[in-house]
Amino acid sequence: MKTKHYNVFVIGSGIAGQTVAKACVKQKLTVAIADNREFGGTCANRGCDPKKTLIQFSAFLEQSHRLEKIGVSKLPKISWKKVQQFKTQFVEDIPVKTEENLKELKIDLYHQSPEFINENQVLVEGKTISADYFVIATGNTPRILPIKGNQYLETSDTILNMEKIPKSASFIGSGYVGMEFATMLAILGCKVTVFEQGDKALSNFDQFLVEKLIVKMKDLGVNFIFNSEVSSIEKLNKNLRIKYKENGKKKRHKSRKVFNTAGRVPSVKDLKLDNANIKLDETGIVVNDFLQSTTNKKVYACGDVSSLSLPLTPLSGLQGYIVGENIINNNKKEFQFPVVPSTVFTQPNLSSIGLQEDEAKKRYKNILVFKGEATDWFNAKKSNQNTYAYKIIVNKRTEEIVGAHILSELANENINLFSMAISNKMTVSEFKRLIFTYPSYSNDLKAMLADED
Ligand SMILES: Cc1cc2nc3c(=O)[nH]c(=O)nc-3n(C[C@H](O)[C@H](O)[C@H](O)COP(=O)(O)OP(=O)(O)OC[C@H]3O[C@@H](n4cnc5c(N)ncnc54)[C@H](O)[C@@H]3O)c2cc1C
Ligand SMILES: NC(=O)c1ccc[n+]([C@@H]2O[C@H](COP(=O)([O-])OP(=O)(O)OC[C@H]3O[C@@H](n4cnc5c(N)ncnc54)[C@H](O)[C@@H]3O)[C@@H](O)[C@H]2O)c1
Repeated sequence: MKTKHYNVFVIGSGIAGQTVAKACVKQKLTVAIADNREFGGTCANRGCDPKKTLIQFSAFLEQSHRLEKIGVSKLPKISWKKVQQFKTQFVEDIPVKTEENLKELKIDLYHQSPEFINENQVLVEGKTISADYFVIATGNTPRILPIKGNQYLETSDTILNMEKIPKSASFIGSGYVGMEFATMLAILGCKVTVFEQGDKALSNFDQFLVEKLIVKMKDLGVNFIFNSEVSSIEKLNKNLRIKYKENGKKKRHKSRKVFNTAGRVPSVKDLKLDNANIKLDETGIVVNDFLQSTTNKKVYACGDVSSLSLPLTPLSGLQGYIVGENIINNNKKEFQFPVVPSTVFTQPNLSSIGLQEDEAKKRYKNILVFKGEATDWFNAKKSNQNTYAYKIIVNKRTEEIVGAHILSELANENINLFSMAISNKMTVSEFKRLIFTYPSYSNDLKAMLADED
């Protein structure tokens, strides 16, 4: 059997894996990357980018609906076929361009899942490969729901490539993926039902804002069934039948499609981690602060698959950078969680950064909470928007802003100003001294800090 040696062997070609590989090859190390799907990872091929491309059309339609009442005389029609063609145009180039770029850098590519055969070697494409370091950057994959008929469940991959909008669809799970696509499909005319096992959606987000988002989504036609336990999916003629219990009561529901949006788990199934003594738990590959496996020092893990991850693209990129530095400089950089903003791309957007109110209460002796609705402010009124709210958390003693949560059309952009403010430990008065353009949603951020709740 053929054998080969690399300084660094990376598994996974998403942002985390590519960042490590590029940093190492720049330092003249020999590097290879293996991926068992199209090169380029989740975000670019089947996550953030194609999603945002599609969602801009439902967002435009929702905005047109609002403006219809105040001046738009004819609602635009969305040609879903064309929208898909437009998205495909640039998404389909990603794997080819990624491979070309990596090959130009002299990184060897493998197109299969490697499996560890011992602590120092993997088997891939019939070759035994040894390396000074292995980097696992395989991301997450949808959790398999252990229910009867789970073969009929589809994932976000299908939604992103759907040729037409189904008449009806159900989502199991009301996290990021479920809420974003439920909103998109409802606006595009699909009858949407969301099943959630818990009693709230987006449980990691501020519930004062989530409740307002739910009201808006209900207005857009989304039906929520909380405290529900889906037990089986059956295939009917055109529909799928969902059997579920709601608060213990047996019920049924029919829809054309059922999407599994019940969360994502570390993608490690094919790697045979046990053979290399790599510890895994439900949060991912267990790593120390250098993002190195706690049980096999030749192995690093970064991005969604690492136990220290928060599955978001910017954080995966940062972890890839840190692993690259640690391989090159022999563990000099510890990973510390930065303040990470995130957005749920519903209509409007729900964005969050820093501490939640309950976290801040635990951390500081006294806090100030600036919270309210901004539906009677100019920005909401001019666009006939009935959903606009915020909650900003401040450490009372120092006046520093420590958390910001916004539900607004431009929350995904505005939250980045709070990212700068929190990272730089800005106080309320320092933030309010900044001059922003008028009229703008950014300028509203200062008004949000006017009255304490
Ligand atoms: C629908 C959707 C929308 C999202 N939207 C956003 C968003 O708007 N903003 C945001 O910040 N984040 C978003 N995310 C999350 C974001 O995509 C991830 O956090 C990010 O892609 C993680 O990067 P990564 O490099 O760690 O892993 P990935 O990008 O997942 O890359 C892992 C790579 O490893 C490969 N792989 C897996 N198993 C194996 C194996 N056994 N052998 C070889 N290769 C393997 C995969 O094929 C993949 O190419 C979204 C995710 C989804 C699913
Ligand atoms: N805009 C973004 O930044 C973005 C978008 C998509 C995904 N992501 C990332 O991907 C990760 C995964 O997102 P996700 O939405 O798949 O998962 P999630 O963990 O955010 O949400 C899963 C939801 O499904 C529910 N659930 C689990 N099992 C269930 C069951 N059997 N029946 C009913 N409900 C069930 C959970 O209670 C939870 O509310 C996120 O944590 C996020 O970091 C980010």
